Amino acid sequence: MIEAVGLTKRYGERVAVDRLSFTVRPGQVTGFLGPNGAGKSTTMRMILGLDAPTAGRVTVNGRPFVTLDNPMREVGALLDAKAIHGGRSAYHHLLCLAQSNNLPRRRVDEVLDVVGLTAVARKRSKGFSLGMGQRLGIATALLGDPKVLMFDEPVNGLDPEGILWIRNLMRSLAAEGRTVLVSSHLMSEMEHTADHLLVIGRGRMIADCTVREFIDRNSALAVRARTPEPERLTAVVTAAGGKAVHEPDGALLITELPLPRVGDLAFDHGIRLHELAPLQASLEQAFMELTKDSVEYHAAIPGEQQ
Ligand SMILES: Nc1ncnc2c1ncn2[C@@H]1O[C@H](COP(=O)(O)OP(=O)(O)OP(=O)(O)O)[C@@H](O)[C@H]1O
Repeated sequence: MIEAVGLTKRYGERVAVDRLSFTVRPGQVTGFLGPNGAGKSTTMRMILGLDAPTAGRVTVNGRPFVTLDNPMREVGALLDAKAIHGGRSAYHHLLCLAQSNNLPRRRVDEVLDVVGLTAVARKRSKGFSLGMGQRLGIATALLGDPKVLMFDEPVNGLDPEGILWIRNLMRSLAAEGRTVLVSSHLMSEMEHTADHLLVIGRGRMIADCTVREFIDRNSALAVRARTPEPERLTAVVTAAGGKAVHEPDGALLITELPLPRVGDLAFDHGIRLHELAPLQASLEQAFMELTKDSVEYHAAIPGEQQ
């Protein structure tokens, strides 16, 4: 369990993390989401005692990280996968860490197996691909068999197979009852990985809810209808206070009326329907909508007037 209360970090005038209070619970994957510069890495660094909060506090299993007796047995973290001595083999990197942290030697072979690096364990990590480096970083996080795990943007730069592997690993770690906090700015990724979401923008908490609640709250529900009489249905829907837009594939996208009402209107006016379906925005769309005011750098959209 990770608990933050009023957690704040200022760099001079800049407030990187602004009074964040949250609880990351065991047995589920918690997605930590926010646009670039939102304060995710700073928050994770404070959880790990690498940065001191300006105000507020954060605890891991009820204690500040720096007071934990055996940190590697309690918390595993992947912050920067490249922070590994390139001349060393994966095996030696893990062995040194195991020895200096009083962990059993057998854990080295166990974690190499979990991340699928056993075959290349004796090779120098300098020749590792990004995906292999990421796997080694995860093996390091798992070495102490900790109950709390944190991963900062673990899928960055990985191919689809690597992304799927990480997603399954996160889920299985949570299923074992561990606390799993994973940061990302890829909403679409979290949709399939996380149970719970903490969304931040400009250092502030914007949403603390389940993935389902997040989509329900932040995406306007629309109705997709297909009819041989689109003009009549448009007129009827508009008269009832709804809005209908023609989709490129010939369907109508209706907003501001619930689906049963659209069905009843069509029935009352004898308009045949070939399709009537709810349409909900993806997590990506919901996230963009929610954080549009807190994005640090807006890129100009090509072709748009400045
Ligand atoms: N050491 C520092 N000194 C000054 N400002 C900093 C420092 N570290 C972070 N910041 C600022 O704090 C804010 C939050 O940065 P942080 O790296 O935590 O965001 P993030 O959500 O992890 O973003 P990204 O997805 O780009 O990694 C940013 O505006 C950043 O410029």
